[in-house]
Amino acid sequence: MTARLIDGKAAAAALRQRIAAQVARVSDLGVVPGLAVVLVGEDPASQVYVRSKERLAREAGMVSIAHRLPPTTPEADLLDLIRRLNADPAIHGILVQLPVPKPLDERTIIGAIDPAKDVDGLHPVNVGNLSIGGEGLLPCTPSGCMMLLRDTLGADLSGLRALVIGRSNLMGKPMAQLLVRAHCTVTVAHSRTRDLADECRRADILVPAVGQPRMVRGDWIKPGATVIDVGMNRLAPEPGQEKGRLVGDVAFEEAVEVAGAITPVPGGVGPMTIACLLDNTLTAACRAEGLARPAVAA
Ligand SMILES: NC(=O)C1=CN([C@@H]2O[C@H](COP(=O)(O)OP(=O)(O)OC[C@H]3O[C@@H](n4cnc5c(N)ncnc54)[C@H](OP(=O)(O)O)[C@@H]3O)[C@@H](O)[C@H]2O)C=CC1
Ligand SMILES: Nc1nc(=O)c2c([nH]1)NC[C@@H]1CN(c3ccc(C(=O)N[C@@H](CCC(=O)O)C(=O)O)cc3)C=[N+]21
Repeated sequence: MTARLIDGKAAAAALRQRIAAQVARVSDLGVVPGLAVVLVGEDPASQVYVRSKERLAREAGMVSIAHRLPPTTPEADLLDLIRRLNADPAIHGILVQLPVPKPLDERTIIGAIDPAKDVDGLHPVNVGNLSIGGEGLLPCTPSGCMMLLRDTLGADLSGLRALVIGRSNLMGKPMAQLLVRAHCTVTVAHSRTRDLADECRRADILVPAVGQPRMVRGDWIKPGATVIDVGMNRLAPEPGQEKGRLVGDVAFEEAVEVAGAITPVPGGVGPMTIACLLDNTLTAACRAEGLARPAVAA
């Protein structure tokens, strides 16, 4: 059997198109959603992501402003920028690209963002709202994974066994929360998990978010399972190539023979992350301006 491919690139393009139509409607009412992306340092991968966030936000009709700061930026300067963005009525969403260089403290920085503008969903208020089912902003990658799961399996995921591998604040923990909210039976695995292969074999939904290239082997996967591969790992370049290949946490060629459906890397979860960021920015803009989110045909 060969798994169905879950086309995150197409799903993200469709979502961005819907968002662009809604942005056009709110713009007619005088509200142009504004996103500020803050990048501290010169990490090449982060630079690529920040550029693509900027470009896609503009393509959706938003105002997008990137703030690029040197790696040695003092924390006080970064906090000052965040305070100005919090106070700027043209900015509805603020994202500080992670990880931030040492000695900057991630928690202090995220905690300084106005929760209503925290389009990454990482501020403690939004994390708390996710946990108690309130009206916060949801983290982008987990929301994107949920959308792909529902596109694949239908709206009702009740009772399915889900395994999330990874327990980071950015991905593993919020993913587990969203799956619980969707009535799945959820297990969270991590580096101390005893028999990971065995845990995987029980999962109807498998979500590896580890950062270990091709760690999840084909024979770890329950036949017919849905695999959402969050890992983004850049391999060393082949001779004569400038850049190494991007691979996920799953040994794709093996997994595709066993799984029922699987996301590729690239072209799976990654593009959904950015589309969800734009979605959060539009949500934040509508809430800030007291507008209902315009309905558009799906
Ligand atoms: N597609 C996208 O848009 C995004 C992709 N990513 C990618 O997802 C991956 C995870 O990101 P992130 O959550 O930020 O990473 P972190 O490094 O913060 O977390 C990794 C998690 O994996 C666990 N882990 C590490 N090694 C193993 C192992 N051998 N077996 C089981 N668990 C293990 C760690 O366990 P422990 O807690 O015990 O240390 C930790 O919980 C990365 O490849 C990242 O690039 C991330 C965000 C967005
Ligand atoms: N505050 C913060 N929020 C984040 O959401 C955040 C972050 N920091 N730090 C880093 C991770 C990583 N991340 C990705 C986003 C898009 C792709 C993406 O679009 N990937 C393309 C390929 C890109 C390529 O070819 O390099 C794909 O999978 O098809 C990947 C990874 C967001 N992150």
